[in-house]
Amino acid sequence: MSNNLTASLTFPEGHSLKSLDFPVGLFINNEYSPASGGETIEVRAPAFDKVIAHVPRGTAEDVDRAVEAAQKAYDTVWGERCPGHKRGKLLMQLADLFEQHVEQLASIEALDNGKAYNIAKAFDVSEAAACLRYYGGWADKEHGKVIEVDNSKMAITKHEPIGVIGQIIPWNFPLLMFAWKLGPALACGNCIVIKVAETTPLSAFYATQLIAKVFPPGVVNVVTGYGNEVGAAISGHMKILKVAFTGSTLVGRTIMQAAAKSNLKPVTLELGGKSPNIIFDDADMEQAVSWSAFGLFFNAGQCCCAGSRIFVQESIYDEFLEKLTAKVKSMKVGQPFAADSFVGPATSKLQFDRITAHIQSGKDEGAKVHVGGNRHGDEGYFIEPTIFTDVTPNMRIAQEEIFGPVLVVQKFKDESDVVAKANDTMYGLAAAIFSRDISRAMRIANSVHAGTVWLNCYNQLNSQVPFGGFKQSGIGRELGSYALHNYTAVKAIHINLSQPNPL
Ligand SMILES: NC(=O)C1=CN([C@@H]2O[C@H](COP(=O)(O)OP(=O)(O)OC[C@H]3O[C@@H](n4cnc5c(N)ncnc54)[C@H](O)[C@@H]3O)[C@@H](O)[C@H]2O)C=CC1
Ligand code: BAL
Repeated sequence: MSNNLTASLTFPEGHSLKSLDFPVGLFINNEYSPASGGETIEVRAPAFDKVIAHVPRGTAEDVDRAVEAAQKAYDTVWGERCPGHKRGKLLMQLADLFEQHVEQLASIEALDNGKAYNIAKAFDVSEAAACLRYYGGWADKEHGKVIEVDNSKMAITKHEPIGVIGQIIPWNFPLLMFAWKLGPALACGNCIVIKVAETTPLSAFYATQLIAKVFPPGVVNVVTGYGNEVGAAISGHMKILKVAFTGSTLVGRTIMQAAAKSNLKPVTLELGGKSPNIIFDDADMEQAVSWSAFGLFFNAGQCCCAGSRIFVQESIYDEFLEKLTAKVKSMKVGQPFAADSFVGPATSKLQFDRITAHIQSGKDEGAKVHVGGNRHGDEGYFIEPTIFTDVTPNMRIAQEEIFGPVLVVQKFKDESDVVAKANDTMYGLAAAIFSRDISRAMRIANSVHAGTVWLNCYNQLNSQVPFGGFKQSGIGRELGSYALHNYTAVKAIHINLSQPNPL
């Protein structure tokens, strides 16, 4: 047990930052405090398997305290009391601060999550800033309509903030998911109680210092802790009026149940996937190979939209597989602070065990390990980039989300064959199609069950473009103007101009 509220990180020799100290207490009312139970959770660096910090193990009581702070801010300084243009300005200030602190934030992300520092800098932090800035732009543009019913009556709609919002995020893109949640909720005038993942809480804690420079106390509150404690307290809270979650389909279901059993709060869920990546025989081969490797091995396969099932048309299967194999073997698996690393470790021991269990199931069920299939090195939670072939659709590796550097490559005959195969999962998050024939690519795009379809590319996520799943991949959309609908309550006001009283 420890009540020390500071993280003191040291970075490997040769890195531009030597060390970093910052607060890690529960962030409530722009102040830091220990958990009410006084307990902490160990945070480990997955590339080195070392304890790097301790953060508070929050409780339901701490969530109550955070909700109270958020409600007070909502009733006094935020919501409709703070005009949209001012909320937008503050979001843009936070975006600027993220950019000014890119080195610190990316270094923390690399140590805490294990992803390559260079990628964290160029992608995670810069996209997080871009997302906050994008929603800063929306803050004074989200408004209702005038509805002219007839000459005697009109109505207006107002898009009001909802109030206190609960948010729960995972560990694969810790800072980026933080920004995806904060941006639209704050732009619309809500106050937030957010739980960051217990395995990767540090970049959000660093960011709280920046939040405290910009936002009034209570507008954003960060409570760390376990899912079945803090997460459950958020999703079942009677005064939290909406909950947004990113994570597993299993937990998404639990959150919906908790919301239904408490105050029927609306729920948005961004869940798992088993996304098909379809390569037709007329595709640009080099491009298809390169995007496909990126589509799965980016972030060590720990992406909800990872292209984990590749379907290759029979006539080009051998050539594609040979080129993909060479590409995958050329990717550097390594420490996050090495300049050329691309594939990092699994983010936790638990995730490492889950991935290796999936690899074992593939072997046991008779699939062929074409590349990899083992642990990489003996320090940290690295796994060799792995390709399975000779896979049948009923195998676990073809159906279940692995969330690691494990790819399944299968053949297909023609359009109808591949559409049936692509849609044969409970998920519907993303899909990609590689073809030079735009008519064919669009036919398939219209037929796959997926919330996002990429044509001749993969893993493109932009703040302006909505993202979310069909089927058991989720409910609602994040990003773009669509995300604003999650965070506003529409009020219709009827105005009588000359309509006579009916009695
Ligand atoms: N859609 C996505 O981006 C993600 C999907 N996943 C999928 O989930 C699998 C399991 O990973 P986990 O970390 O165990 O995911 P998870 O769904 O358990 O964790 C995500 C977040 O939910 C919280 N949580 C856990 N139990 C909860 C509960 N009962 N009530 C409220 N919140 C709760 C966690 O503390 C964390 O903050 C992965 O292998 C992957 O398939 C995981 C992370 C992100
Ligand atoms: N959860 C959104 C981004 C991703 O996991 O790919």
